[in-house]
Amino acid sequence: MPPLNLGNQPPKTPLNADQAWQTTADRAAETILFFDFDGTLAPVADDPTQVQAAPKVLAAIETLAPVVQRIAIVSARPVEFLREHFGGLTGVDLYGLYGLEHSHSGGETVTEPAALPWVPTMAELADLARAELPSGALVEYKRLSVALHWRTAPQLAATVEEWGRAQAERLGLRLQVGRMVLEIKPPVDRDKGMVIGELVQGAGGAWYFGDDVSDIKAFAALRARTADDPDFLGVCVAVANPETGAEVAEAADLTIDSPAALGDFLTQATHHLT
Ligand SMILES: O=P(O)(O)OC[C@H]1O[C@H](O[C@H]2O[C@H](CO)[C@@H](O)[C@H](O)[C@H]2O)[C@H](O)[C@@H](O)[C@@H]1O
Repeated sequence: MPPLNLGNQPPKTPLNADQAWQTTADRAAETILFFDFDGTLAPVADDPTQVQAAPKVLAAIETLAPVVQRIAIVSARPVEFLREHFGGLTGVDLYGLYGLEHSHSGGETVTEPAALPWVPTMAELADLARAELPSGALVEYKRLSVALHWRTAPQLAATVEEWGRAQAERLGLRLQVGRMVLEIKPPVDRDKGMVIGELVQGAGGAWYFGDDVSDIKAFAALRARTADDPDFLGVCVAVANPETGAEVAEAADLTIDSPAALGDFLTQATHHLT
């Protein structure tokens, strides 16, 4: 394998992406491509219901899916939401709600059993948030989590965070911060790092593309797999943004400018891999 100088190994040198794709091409059938959704495959929008994958992204994923071992979308969104965007693509696995739900290649949605007793608590929490938070805050109910957004009312950040933290403490729930959002989740051990750590066990390589702090756990899972097996090729790619971009880029091997630029990058990858 060519020396790629991956990760935060000092001295950190820029990753040669063409070289990494070429190495991937030699082991494509053993390679997994993981993608976060919001801010990575889809540009951020004020209204979370109105997002769409960036141009070229879906076509590139459709081309790559039969070539690699697996493509997986690993997101904080529910699987049913992801299905609306990727359901037409065969060979794409969906991991929703940080892995509390999954669906393999168009199959039924499977929910982590330990999370199910928390559905009523989450529904009540969403109702309470709508009743108590100022109207500028956006409450997104996702069956097994509640996301509290302040993108369109940044002046409410502290109020919303304080309210969310107090409710999580009162109800014994967990928190995940994100881009102008605080997510409240059941106390179940499941995150993007755990999902990736399990899926890469039998793989020869994996790429993970993400933009938010929850994606750093996924990067760490690839680092851990590489530490166990130096022949494993793990590539961590950040997608730039003004909120979490610096922290995520610091943990990544390379940074791509935007979801639109990722569409171009993946299209380039299809030329290496097909
Ligand atoms: O794991 P992801 O797929 O990246 O999901 C993380 C959060 O994404 C969504 O919120 C973010 O995107 C919204 C739409 O562009 C934007 O309005 C918001 O400010 C961002 O935080 C989603 O709505 C959340 O539920 C996810 O937790």
